[in-house]
Order: sequence, then C-alpha cells, then structure tokens
Amino acid sequence: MDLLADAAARDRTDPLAFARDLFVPSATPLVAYLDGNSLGRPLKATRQRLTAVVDGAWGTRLIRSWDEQWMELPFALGDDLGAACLGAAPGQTAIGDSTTVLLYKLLRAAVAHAGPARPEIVLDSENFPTDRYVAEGIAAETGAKLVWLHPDPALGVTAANVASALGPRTGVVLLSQVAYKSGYLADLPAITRVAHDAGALVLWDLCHSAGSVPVALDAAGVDLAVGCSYKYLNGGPGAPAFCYVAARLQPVLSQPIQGWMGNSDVFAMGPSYAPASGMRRFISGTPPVLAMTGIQDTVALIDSVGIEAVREKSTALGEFVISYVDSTLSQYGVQVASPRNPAERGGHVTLSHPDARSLVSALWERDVIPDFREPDGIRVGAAPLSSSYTEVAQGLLSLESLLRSTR
Ligand SMILES: Cc1ncc(COP(=O)(O)O)c(C=O)c1O
Ligand SMILES: Nc1c(O)cccc1C(=O)C[C@H](N)C(=O)O
Repeated sequence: MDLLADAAARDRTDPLAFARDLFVPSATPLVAYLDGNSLGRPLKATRQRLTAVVDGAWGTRLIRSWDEQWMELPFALGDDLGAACLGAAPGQTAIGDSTTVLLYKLLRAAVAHAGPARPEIVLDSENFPTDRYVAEGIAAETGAKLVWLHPDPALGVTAANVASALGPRTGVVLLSQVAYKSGYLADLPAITRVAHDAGALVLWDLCHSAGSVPVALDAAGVDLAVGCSYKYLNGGPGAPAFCYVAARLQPVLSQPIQGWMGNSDVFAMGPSYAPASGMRRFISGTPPVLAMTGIQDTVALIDSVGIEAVREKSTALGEFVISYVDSTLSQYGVQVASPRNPAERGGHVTLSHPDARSLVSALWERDVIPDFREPDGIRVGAAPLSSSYTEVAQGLLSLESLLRSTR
C-alpha cells in the first residue's frame, strides 16, 4: 500500500478523527502542520469562548467578575487540568506565569526547603535551556551546587543515571519528562522513587507531556511539576503555564515572588506578606485571565476522549513516521534520532539529517511545518487531536521529494 492510501485507511478508523474538525482551519491552506509540540492549533470553541469573555465576564460584568469567577480561575482550571491530564487530585495545580517563572519559583522554594545540608541540584545537560539557565541563576543566588548529568542526546535521563548522581547532599532533582530534542520519555515514577530514596525532592518539567502523555503525579508521589499550555493544550501563544505542588509540601514551601495575590487575605492589603494556604501561595500577581481562556477547551476535550486515547494515537503517529523513515527516507541519509521503543518516546519524533536546517526552511516554503533543532534535528510534532495521518503522510512525501531533488 502506498503511504497516502495507508494514511487514508488509518484516518477512516481513527476514533479521534472527529476532533480535527473542531480546530480552526488555517486561512491559507497548509499541507502539513507538524509543530504541535511548539504551538498547538486553536480550537473553534476557543474563538467563541474568547468572544464570550470579552462580551460577558469582561464587557458586562466588569470588575465584579473577579469575585464572581476570576479569583478562583487559576485553581479551578488547574484542578480540571490536573484531573484530565496530570493524575493530580484537586487543590494541587494552579495556572499562571510562564514556565520559566514557575520553574524559578518552585526550584527556589525547593532549594530553600532542602536547606544548607543538601545544597545540590541534579540536572541534565540535554534539558531545555530555560531549565538550565534558571538553575544556574538560582545556584549563583543561593550558593546551591549544580550536579550535571550528560545523557545520550538521542535518549535522555534514566533512573540509573540519576541514582549515580544522588547523595546525602542532594536537595532537588530537576528533569523534563519528555526531552524537547529527542522526545525521550523518562521513567517518571522510577526516577521519582530513586530521588526520594536519597532524600531529595523532584521537580518535573512537563512542557512536552501535558496533553500528550498520561502523567500520574499523585500516584508517583511527585513533589513538584511545571509545564506549559501552548503546546498540546492549545492555549495559544504565551498562554500561561501550570504548576503542581503536592498537598503535603504546600504548607512548608515558600516561593520567592511574594505578591498580593498569593497573600492569605488578598484584599486586606496589610503591612506585610503572609502566604495563603493551599495553591494560592504559589501565585504572585493578577492572573492572566484572557490568556487562560484557550486552555479550557482542550482540557475539556481531553477529559471527554481520555488522555489514554490521545496517547494511543500519538504513539501510532510516531510509529507511522518511523516506519516511513526506515522504508524510504533512510536511503537519503535521514535517521531516527528519537527512541524507537514507543514506551520510551513522547509525542514527537526527531529525525536527523546533515542538511536539516535547509531542509526545514525549504519545507516551510512548501507549507510543511516541522521545526529545526540544533544541530541536525527535524522535529515532527504531530498533535493527535488536530493532525490526521494523511497530513503527516503529505509532510513526509514533501520531505522525500525535497531529498530526491537535492540528491
Ligand atoms: C521543556 C521546556 N521547558 C520550558 C519551555 C518554555 O518555557 P517558557 O514558556 O517560559 O518560554 C519549553 C518550550 O518553550 C520547553 O520545551
Ligand atoms: N515557546 C516558544 C516560543 O515562545 C517561540 C518559539 C518556540 C517555542 C517553543 O515552545 C519551543 C519548544 N519549547 C521546544 O521544545 O523547542
């Protein structure tokens, strides 16, 4: 069967195929959008929801909406996200700030909690730049010591790697569950366990997991997590991030950006800060209400179809890409730079090719949109709710035709 016929057959039996029509089509036709792991597409419902907020809660109820709904929105939406995607019971997830800022707040709080007897932060050189830079800044600020892991770039950090870096001075382990380059899916429960056995806290970056890979934060006993909402959660460019703080840690952690919205009585406006109980103490300033609006529809959609179904299609899309690389694209020098075992791979597949940069530019000119990551990666990030197999096949065929023409 040729690739397009195979894709069409898969689309016909795909239980999530209906979801594609729920998304806003691009105004100029796109051949293949393969960057859902950087910026997800908007749902049509989000357009309506944004209009409704402008006309209703903002335009009509005006300042009264803070009392009526907005003060609690970061936590209500956090709870919905926690239930649909993160395996988090209510009261442990909040929306607000960017991932970078939340990483700073939680890592700083964790370092302070670990105390001077445990000054080491274990992290890996393959993590996303912002995670590494925030940790560097906190080390400079507090005297914490960074203990670097250097995993295989085509894979990521294993429990054994982490165990080798742990010791009585480890305070915090900072890792991404899905590696942004290779797509490697770390064993979150096992790594959390080894860190806990050594007496350390774990902070997980879930940017590439949320809405793509089922996460079981409570079941794994995770301490802290952050993640962004503009990828598989389709919250829109710059949509706020989320943070998770296990209920047991909330009373004993102090985050460093003490703002009035995290105060125990927000409108008391007293002389000094007294942190609120629960997740409120982890927010700082006024919640970004409009920017939170987009997240709600995808969370509701994932809740209705189930994150397991999303993961199943995501895995199948990955297998579809890898099988075409093996059967056809490999002869042009394309290699799979992500784990081949689907149980060790998140939502995207990274291909490598020496001309990756120019290939990605040429693909963008042909309205095929993957992304390029240094040094030679073509990331194919099909989003299971908005991508069809046919779209992915068209993207792969465009890549093949480019490779053939430049050989
Ligand atoms: C693993 C990871 N962490 C953090 C971020 C981004 O953080 P921010 O939204 O603060 O730019 C990204 C993507 O941009 C990411 O992939
Ligand atoms: N957050 C992004 C942005 O503001 C501009 C362009 C891309 C991004 C991304 O999300 C990059 C992405 N986190 C990555 O994994 O490379």
